[in-house]
Amino acid sequence: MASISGICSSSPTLQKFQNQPPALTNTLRKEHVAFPARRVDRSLSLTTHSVAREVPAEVFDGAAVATEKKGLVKDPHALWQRYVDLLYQHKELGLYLDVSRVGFTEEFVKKMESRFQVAFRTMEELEKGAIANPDEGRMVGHYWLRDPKRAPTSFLRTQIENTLDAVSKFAHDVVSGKIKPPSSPEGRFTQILSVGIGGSALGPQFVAEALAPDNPPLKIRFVDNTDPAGIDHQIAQLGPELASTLVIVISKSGGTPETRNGLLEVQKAFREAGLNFPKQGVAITQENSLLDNTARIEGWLARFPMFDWVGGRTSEMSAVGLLPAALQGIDIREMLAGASLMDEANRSTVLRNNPAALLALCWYWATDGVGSKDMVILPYKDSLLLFSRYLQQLVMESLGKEFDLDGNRVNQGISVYGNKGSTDQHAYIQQLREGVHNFFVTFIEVLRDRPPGHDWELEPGVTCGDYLFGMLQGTRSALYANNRESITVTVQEVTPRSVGALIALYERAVGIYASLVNINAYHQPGVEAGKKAAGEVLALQKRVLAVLNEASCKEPVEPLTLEEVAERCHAPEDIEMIYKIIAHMAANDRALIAEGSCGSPRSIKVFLGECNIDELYA
Ligand SMILES: O=P(O)(O)OC[C@H]1O[C@H](O)[C@H](O)[C@@H](O)[C@@H]1O
Repeated sequence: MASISGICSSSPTLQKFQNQPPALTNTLRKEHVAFPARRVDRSLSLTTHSVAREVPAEVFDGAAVATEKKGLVKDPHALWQRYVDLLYQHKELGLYLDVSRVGFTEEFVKKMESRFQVAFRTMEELEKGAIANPDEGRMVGHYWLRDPKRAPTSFLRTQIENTLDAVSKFAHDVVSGKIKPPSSPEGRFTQILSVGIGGSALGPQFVAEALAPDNPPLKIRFVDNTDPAGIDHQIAQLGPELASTLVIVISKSGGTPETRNGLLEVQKAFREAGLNFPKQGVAITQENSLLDNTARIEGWLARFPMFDWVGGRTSEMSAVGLLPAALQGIDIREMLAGASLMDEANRSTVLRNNPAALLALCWYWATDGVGSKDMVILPYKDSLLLFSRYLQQLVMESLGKEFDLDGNRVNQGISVYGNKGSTDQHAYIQQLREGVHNFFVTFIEVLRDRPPGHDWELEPGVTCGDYLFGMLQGTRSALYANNRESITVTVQEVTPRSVGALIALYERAVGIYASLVNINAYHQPGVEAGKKAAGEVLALQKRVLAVLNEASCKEPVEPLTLEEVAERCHAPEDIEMIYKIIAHMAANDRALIAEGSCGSPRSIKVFLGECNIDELYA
């Protein structure tokens, strides 16, 4: 068995805890012990041979690597050895990755080695500017955002650097009051209203929840849907502070319907409050998009570019995430630094030294490379509450694809859900512990419970944080005892640097995993289909309204049956959708159900209220 070299065992403190995992030892000693970031000569070792070997130009058959699942290691001593042997530690970030509770075998790792080498080379080409998103003919450049010199051209490098400088300067000028709203009692901006959806919301939401200080210079809230009641709620909560609200409208495409609706609703609220929206509006979008042109023509306060080589779900390190974060007083340079350090670690072509590759290895093993199990994300830290929701888009929109790169129908993906611990132990962890075994867990552990000097023992020798720690460890052990596998990602505390590193870790793991299963992680064809279908429903609604309006303008008013409406819309096959459209309109007082025709949908007769065709198409 390997010896653990590098941990000095002279200090009595250490000897007492000789067998403690390095993380605990480091914490106990309150200093970084020279724990070997890389170990050599291990018995249970992941494949460590160099990349010098020419990687076979393998054509993937897309099938999972056939590996029978042996029983999990249960002997405590063997498990401890597995833990130590497999523990990945990024000393500078203080980030550890424990994959010992995932049962992959050395045989499996050896089988996967050549695929990983191809994945590493694919990622290297991607970072050099290859068209890594072939379906849309685009480069994939989110890694360049935190290391601009890696961008393939000086033009792109300059764009990245200039945008970062512009974001930093604008945020500084707003927070300092140099840029202020035209008419607000506070004399400065105090609120941010972010209007965006998907990747134009989830990253900023996750980071705000994780990193915003208790009293940020500007407090952020989100309109991330086309729910009128939700929009009304946000505007009502702003109240008179609408006058000191900076509205940031985020849309890479500049044409997403939900975002456009949110903008129109917010602009209506500004008009009704007698406020001048353009003086409080900021747009973050691709240059010359509909949104960009609107903001330019209307003279909005500021516009920041999004780039076609940054996907929505990987845009947190672009102006999309950096501007809202900076306005909340979050150190965006530290976020970028954490991501950059993690990126560098993930460029290793030695699997066991590459944390993103280790994650991808675990995902492939646990889900047989076909998504056979769900990924449960369990941060034991309130501030990381939205990490699972952020990863839902990053993982599922990247991996959830019908076809692979060779055109085979694979229906790939890994489902993601989660919330936070220990809260979820009082919700669904009962099923995880004993129920259907259709998942693997990723614990996110944060070692620092409270800032130094703020801890408090609620009973002798025990703090609240000890309970949280104990609940995590207890749940991890209880799941493993029942053969439920888990990964643990440990950070010292939640900081801009560790959050940046976590984002980078998962962005890269998704990219590597996509290579392993031979799919394009960077497009989202299914979303376009959904947008198209929604458009068809709205088009049908307009036809229904026209038919009802015409019938309602007759004297006497002529209530129509559903069949008559469908016939007059020339859409008899859409009668059910027509019924649903009418039911929704009636619930909102925009259509009237004739007396006595309630009950079965077959019986209703409907006509319009007091409205004419001009209002319909105003
Ligand atoms: O930023 P936008 O262009 O408005 O797009 C917002 C979202 O729209 C779609 O749902 C895409 O699939 C997402 O990846 C994107 O984040």
